[in-house]
Amino acid sequence: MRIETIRAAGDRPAHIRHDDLISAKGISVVIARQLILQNIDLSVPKGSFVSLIGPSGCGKSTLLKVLAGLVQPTQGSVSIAGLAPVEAARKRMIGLVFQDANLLPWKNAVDNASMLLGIADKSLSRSDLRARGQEMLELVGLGDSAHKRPNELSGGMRQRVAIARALALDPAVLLMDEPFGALDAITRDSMGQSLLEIWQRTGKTIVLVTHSIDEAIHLSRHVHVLGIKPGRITESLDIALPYPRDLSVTEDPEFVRLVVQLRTMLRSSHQPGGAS
Ligand SMILES: Nc1ncnc2c1ncn2[C@@H]1O[C@H](COP(=O)(O)OP(=O)(O)OP(=O)(O)O)[C@@H](O)[C@H]1O
Repeated sequence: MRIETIRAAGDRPAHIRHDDLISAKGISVVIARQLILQNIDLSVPKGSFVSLIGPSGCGKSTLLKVLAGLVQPTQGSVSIAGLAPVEAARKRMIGLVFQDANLLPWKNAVDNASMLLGIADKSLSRSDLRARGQEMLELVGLGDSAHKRPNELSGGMRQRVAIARALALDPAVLLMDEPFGALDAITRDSMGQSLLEIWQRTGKTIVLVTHSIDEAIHLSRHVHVLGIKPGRITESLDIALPYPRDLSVTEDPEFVRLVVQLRTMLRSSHQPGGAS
C-alpha cells in the first residue's frame, strides 16, 4: 500500500484513494502574519504508520495539530474518514500523545489510563472504566503497575500510561508528537518497539512526529520530510523493510542505506525555502 504525498500544487493527484483514512489537501497555516505551513498535501492510508521529520521549527507540531483539529488551517482542508477533524475528535476517532505524558499526579495509572474515556462517556461505571484502563495498561506492558501514581513511574512508564489513555478511547488514528523525545536512547528504542507491537495488534493508523532518523525508519511504512520557512513537505520516503520489525532491523544493510538517504534529505530540508 503506498501513501501519496504531493509536494507542490502542480503535482496534485486527480483523486485521493478510497483507503486513505487521513487526507489533507492544500494546507497552509499563517500565525501572527507568518507563513508556518505552505500548501501541504498528505494522505495516510488506513492502518498505516507514517512519520513526519524535519528541522526544529519547520511546523511538524502545527501540522499534527491541524490533523487533530486543534489548529484551523488558513487554507485547505483535512478529512479524517470523511469528517472534519473537530467532528472526528468529537466521535473519539483521534487519540493524542505528546512529549509530556501530562498525567494527573493524584490518580494512579489505571485511573489515568481511563480518564479521557470517563470524560467522553459518562455512562460508563467506575468499574467499567477501571476494567478498560487495566486492559489498556496490559496492552502497553504496564499491567502490574495499575496502582502506581505518576511519581512512582519512570518517564518511559508515564509515556506508556499516556499511550494507554489515548488507546482507551479506541481511536482510529493515533497522532503522536515526539512521544519518546525526553527518554534515554535505550528506553526510547524499547518504547518504539512496543509501539510497533501495539500498532500491529490494534491496526491503528499512526502519525508520529519525530526528530530521530532511526526511529522514523524502524517504525514507519512511510516518512515525510518537512522543510523550513515555510514548512512544507520536501521529500517522502517509502520504508520497504518487511514487518514485523524488531530492533535487529537497525543492523540490516537496507536500514543503513535508508538512514543515509533520509539524513541527506534532512540536510537539504534545513535550507530555508529550498526547492521541493
Ligand atoms: N501559537 C503560535 N504563535 C506564534 N507562533 C507559533 C505558534 N505556533 C507555532 N508557531 C511557530 O510556528 C513554527 C512551527 O512551530 P512547530 O512547533 O509546529 O514546529 P516543529 O517543527 O514542531 O518544531 P520542534 O521540532 O522544535 O518541536 C515556529 O516558528 C513556531 O514559533
